[in-house]
Amino acid sequence: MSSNEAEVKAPAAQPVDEKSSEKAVAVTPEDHRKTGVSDEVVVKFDHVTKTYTLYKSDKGRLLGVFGIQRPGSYLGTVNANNDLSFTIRRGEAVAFLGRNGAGKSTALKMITGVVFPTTGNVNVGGRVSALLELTAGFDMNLTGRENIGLRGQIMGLTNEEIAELEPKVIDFADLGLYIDQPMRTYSSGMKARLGFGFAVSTDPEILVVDEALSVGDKAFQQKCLKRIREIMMDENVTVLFVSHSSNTVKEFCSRGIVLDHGTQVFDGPIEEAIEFYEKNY
Ligand SMILES: Nc1ncnc2c1ncn2[C@@H]1O[C@H](COP(=O)(O)OP(=O)(O)OP(=O)(O)O)[C@@H](O)[C@H]1O
Repeated sequence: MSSNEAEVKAPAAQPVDEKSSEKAVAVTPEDHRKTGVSDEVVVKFDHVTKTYTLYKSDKGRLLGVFGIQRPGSYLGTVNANNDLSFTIRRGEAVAFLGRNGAGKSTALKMITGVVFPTTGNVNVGGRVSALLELTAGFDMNLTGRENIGLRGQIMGLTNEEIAELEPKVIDFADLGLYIDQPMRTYSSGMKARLGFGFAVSTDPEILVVDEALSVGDKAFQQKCLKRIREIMMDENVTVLFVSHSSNTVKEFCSRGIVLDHGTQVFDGPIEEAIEFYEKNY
């Protein structure tokens, strides 16, 4: 099914199905789903295809960047996203579903601007905060505190805005004295805590979450989920979510887009999307 403008409105909250709702989750799905959706389109994919070229070796890949194809080094191409067209409105919470390699992360990376379409257009209106590659963009030789300033500058924040942001990130990341140590001395969990703290403290307009919930230890995961729920309560925030857990997806999202080998095969209310996915994959 292709994207249908009439179908993207968030459906009314559904009664909880006793069998399918997990007992382990302390809250019902309805608690965090968004119902208020504006008409303003914040993400638009217009016939977007992302093609990757596969090479036998890094050397072949490097030469390929310069348009030189060495005999035998070119293996073929893969369409990570294939002719995707959909719109997402301000305030929607949309889950991307699909098997490993279906193209979910590629679509989200195009929204965050780290990957560009091979053909087609991606338009994004709003400040994007991504819980994708949490540690990307940090300079390991700088301290955590210095990295907050650096990222703030890259985002185009003023000195006052950075000064306001810094204590929020530090408080969330909870790194103690390590906040003033070079990041190369951090454990991977500590780096991720700083990345997560930064992403959720910048008042995102579009929050992109890709399985990042597995960051850190259990207590920190709970803290992350709590913060994501708080952000989601703001009806102006749009949330794009990738998770392999139907229950998490149901808790947070009202709409689901199912991808299969880069192609969009379903777009509609989350229960129907999950049912379609579970029946067909
Ligand atoms: N940089 C790259 N170079 C080559 N192929 C890539 C690259 N990035 C992704 N791909 C390929 O594109 C396809 C889609 O990958 P993507 O990571 O978007 O899938 P996914 O649905 O997020 O998968 P998962 O659930 O495993 O995270 C896969 O076949 C993957 O191997």
